[in-house]
Amino acid sequence: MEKLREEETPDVMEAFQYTMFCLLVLMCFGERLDEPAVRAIEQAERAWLLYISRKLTVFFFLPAVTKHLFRDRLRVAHALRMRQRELFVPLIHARREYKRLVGEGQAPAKETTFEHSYVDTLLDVTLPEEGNRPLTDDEIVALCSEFLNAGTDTTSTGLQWIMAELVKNPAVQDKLYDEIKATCGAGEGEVSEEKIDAVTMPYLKAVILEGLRKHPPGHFVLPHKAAQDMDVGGYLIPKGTTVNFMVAEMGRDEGTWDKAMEFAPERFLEAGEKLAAVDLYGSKGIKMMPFGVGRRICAGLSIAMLHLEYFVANMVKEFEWKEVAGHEVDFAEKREFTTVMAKPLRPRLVPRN
Ligand code: HEM
Repeated sequence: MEKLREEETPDVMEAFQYTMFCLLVLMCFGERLDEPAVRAIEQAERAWLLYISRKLTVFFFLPAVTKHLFRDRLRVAHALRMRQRELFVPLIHARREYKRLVGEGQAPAKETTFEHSYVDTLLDVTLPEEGNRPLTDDEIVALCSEFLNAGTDTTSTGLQWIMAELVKNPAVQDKLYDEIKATCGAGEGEVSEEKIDAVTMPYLKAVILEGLRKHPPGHFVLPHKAAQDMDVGGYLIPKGTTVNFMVAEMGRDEGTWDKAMEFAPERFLEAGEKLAAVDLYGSKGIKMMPFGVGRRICAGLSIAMLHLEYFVANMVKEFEWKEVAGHEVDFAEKREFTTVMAKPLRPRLVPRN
């Protein structure tokens, strides 16, 4: 929040990405690291993600041949993985030691160390089909990397689109602020995660759902493969075929959604105030699927929804988000790891207190 206050028209996406990354590093390793340490991990992750998404797809084709033709690419990928290893393994070892001390009842109380972490759960995993062996450090490094990458750009992209819609639709923003004020008060102090869990803010949830419907951060899910021959609507999908889903098209389908390109959170409310039953898991029917559905659904769905609610509630409570001449909101899209705003959001933030 302090960073956002400093500039006249801040580049909010940069702030969202860094904040989300800090939060995920803390959740992952259970340690609140200083800025240089977080930045080093961020750089290593970005370099890895960019390289594998741009240079390693070639190995999907004839791997027996391409692994020789493009062996330099494998060498670079290996070096990038080694850099992650160098940064993550000391944190994983520190966590192993912390867990040992907790087990013996002598863990030191440190303000920067958190009680639970993702690494803790990985250290507890055993593989029954491989003689109950634990995960190796390399496997834990790969899973931590997946955790950090899967949660950062997705959530910060979602946040940017939602805040852009609130800038463009001041009446929606006012209504949301009224709900936050009525349930959490307008005074100083944050809307805590506990508060979000405890109070009912249907309009806040409706705003988040509407943002994810109209602007899903991923326009496709990860590639899936048919495990057996399937008949879908009269079409045969042969076993082994790679399948994907048009996530953005589904959320914008005029046949399913009335005035689909309008930002209208009310569509998720019943009788104008209660949240309508929304099935994000797709167990009763699929009208939108920003997190995928079924067996490979996003592993972070609940935490992502909580983070979005927490950040939107606090940012609207703290500031009025306004459009600025010369930095008009532009909903043009650009494909990166997620689908981001081609022209990043640069609003004026007017403190409410
Ligand atoms: C608004 C935020 C997010 C969106 C829109 C989102 C969306 C998705 C989507 C579409 C998939 C692919 C599902 C499929 O292939 O069927 C996915 C997978 C995944 N997500 Fe998320 N995600 C978000 C946040 C997070 C967060 C915060 C985490 C972790 C803390 C996370 C962890 C994962 C993981 C580990 C997978 C891979 C699951 C697997 O392959 O089995 N995601 N996510």
